[in-house]
Amino acid sequence: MRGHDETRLRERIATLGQSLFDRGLTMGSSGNISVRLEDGGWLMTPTNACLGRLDPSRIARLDRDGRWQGGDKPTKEHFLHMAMYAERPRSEAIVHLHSTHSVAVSCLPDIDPCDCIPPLTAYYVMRVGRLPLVPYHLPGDPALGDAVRGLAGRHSAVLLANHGPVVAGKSLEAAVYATEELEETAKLYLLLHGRNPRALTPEQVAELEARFPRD
Ligand SMILES: O=C(O)[C@@H](O)C(=O)COP(=O)(O)O
Ligand SMILES: [Zn+2]
Repeated sequence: MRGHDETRLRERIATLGQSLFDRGLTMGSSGNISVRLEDGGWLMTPTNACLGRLDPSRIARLDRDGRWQGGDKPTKEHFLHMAMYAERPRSEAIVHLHSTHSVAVSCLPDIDPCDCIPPLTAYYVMRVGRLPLVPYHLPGDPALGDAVRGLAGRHSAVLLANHGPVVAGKSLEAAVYATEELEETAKLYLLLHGRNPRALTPEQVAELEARFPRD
């Protein structure tokens, strides 16, 4: 990617990170964001950085083999992002947050691990689709990469048990919007608990997936 495009992407990561943080979608220094570069490398948010206060020039740059090239030390989940990109060649960006309602769902004992949230709305199906649960691992555990690798080819979003969502998109904006939609649908799901909500039918879901492919 040409220099000015990379500069612009760094600024977009910082702007969207601040927007997510300011709206309470992730707290403290939780969460991380990455973007694929045209030369095969990646930009990734630094480890222990607050997404609300990112300095664009200090965002980490990794080469196509995942080696840290510059900026601050990348997120400890860099291998998790790399595993997801490896399975999703059309994905250009990945967002991981500790968004409260999504994390709450990830802690429930009785969710379907193949599909954690029912298809309550059309927009959820269009932006997120089926959401599998990844068994609990220590944050930064390289085994998380292997666990995600097995699912990411078929799913643009996964939910890490007792941790939070990881969402890929065909652009940085698409990944952010999908993460926001997941969080709102997790909130709806919890609001509707015990009320036997009517989800979309398999036919309605299939029609949406055919008309609105994600990436
Ligand atoms: O939960 C964790 O520790 C990480 O997944 C996370 O959200 C923040 O880690 P860094 O990106 O290394 O700061
Ligand atoms: Zn995390």
